[in-house]
Amino acid sequence: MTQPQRSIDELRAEVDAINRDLLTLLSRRGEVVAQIGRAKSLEGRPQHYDPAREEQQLREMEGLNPGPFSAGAVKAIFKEIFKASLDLEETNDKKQLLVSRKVKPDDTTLDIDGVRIGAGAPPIIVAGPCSIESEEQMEVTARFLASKGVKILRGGAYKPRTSPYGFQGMGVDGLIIGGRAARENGMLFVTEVMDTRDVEVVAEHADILQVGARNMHNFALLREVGRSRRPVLLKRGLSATIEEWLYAAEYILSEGNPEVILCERGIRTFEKWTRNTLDLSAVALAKQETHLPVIVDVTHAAGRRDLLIPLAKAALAVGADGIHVEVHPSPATALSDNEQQLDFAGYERFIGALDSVLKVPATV
Ligand SMILES: O=C(O)C(=O)C[C@]1(C(=O)O)C=C[C@@H](O)C=C1
Repeated sequence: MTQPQRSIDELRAEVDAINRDLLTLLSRRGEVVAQIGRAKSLEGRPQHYDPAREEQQLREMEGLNPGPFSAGAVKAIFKEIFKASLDLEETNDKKQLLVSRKVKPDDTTLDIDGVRIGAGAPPIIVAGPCSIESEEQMEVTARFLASKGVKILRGGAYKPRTSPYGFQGMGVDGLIIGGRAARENGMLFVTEVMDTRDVEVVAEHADILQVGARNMHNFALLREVGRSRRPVLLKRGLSATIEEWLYAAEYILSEGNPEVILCERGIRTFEKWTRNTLDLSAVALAKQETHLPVIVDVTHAAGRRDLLIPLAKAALAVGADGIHVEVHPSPATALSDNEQQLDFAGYERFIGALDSVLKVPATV
């Protein structure tokens, strides 16, 4: 018996009705998947993607497939559903990130003892030597930089060196020297902390704690600085994605410390003519996605002095809230990074070239 031929309009009406049923089922599936996503986040699972679970569902659907769609077509349809479901889980997760503008639409502008960092404030300069080497070195540098209007003095007391035989920093003595040099010149002092056991002593001497690129994935350290009362300058890891960098900041905020400054410092690429590759899109994206101040370390991004001015200009043009640059009284005899630090005359040229752009508060 042949079925009476139905008109295209009739058939389309039936397809429309099926579409509505499919959509209802898909939405229900989405609701359930969102709950799975929330449960995974609560359990602290590192990722939502679960290939084994997807595979198991695909196998079941293949076995149950009554046709007329081929096994390949059914598989492709379900893979799309898994992809959309995964997106849903991950977007829901991101929505709740404390660093996100979705949670806090307004910019965070820090006020550290009257020094403002972030949107609405003129770009900040963080400058000083790579390593703290002596009292005299820090005093001379602080005096010079303060005379040029620099408000934040940097200097490393604990150095993350590639070789264990390289100069490892002066430790607590360095902290005392750096803190004193900054205070006596009316500046703030920022220095790196590498070990959870040192957070307390570094916080005693420094106004801002730096978590360096090599420690961006040190979650215990992130949590510890998150529990401290000091603002944190968080450098992006050498090979960290923007997402990993923002999650690192989230660790700090989630421990109750809202005062985080993000610092892009260049990432590792195949390029050999620069030490790292400055990722300007990361600066623009971090400004867009988060409410936190973002600064750029041009010294490590370039690894060479001749690029500092154009890179700093570019960073400010994409909306950076400040520039981090290494300055040493005598770079040639510095105990670390002597290829890339500026001497005082070099700093004067650097800051002179940025003069006009530095006066304008970031608006991007
Ligand atoms: O079951 C899960 O773990 C889910 O997250 C749900 C789901 C799915 O849509 O079925 C989504 C993404 C995962 O890769 C695996 C499965």
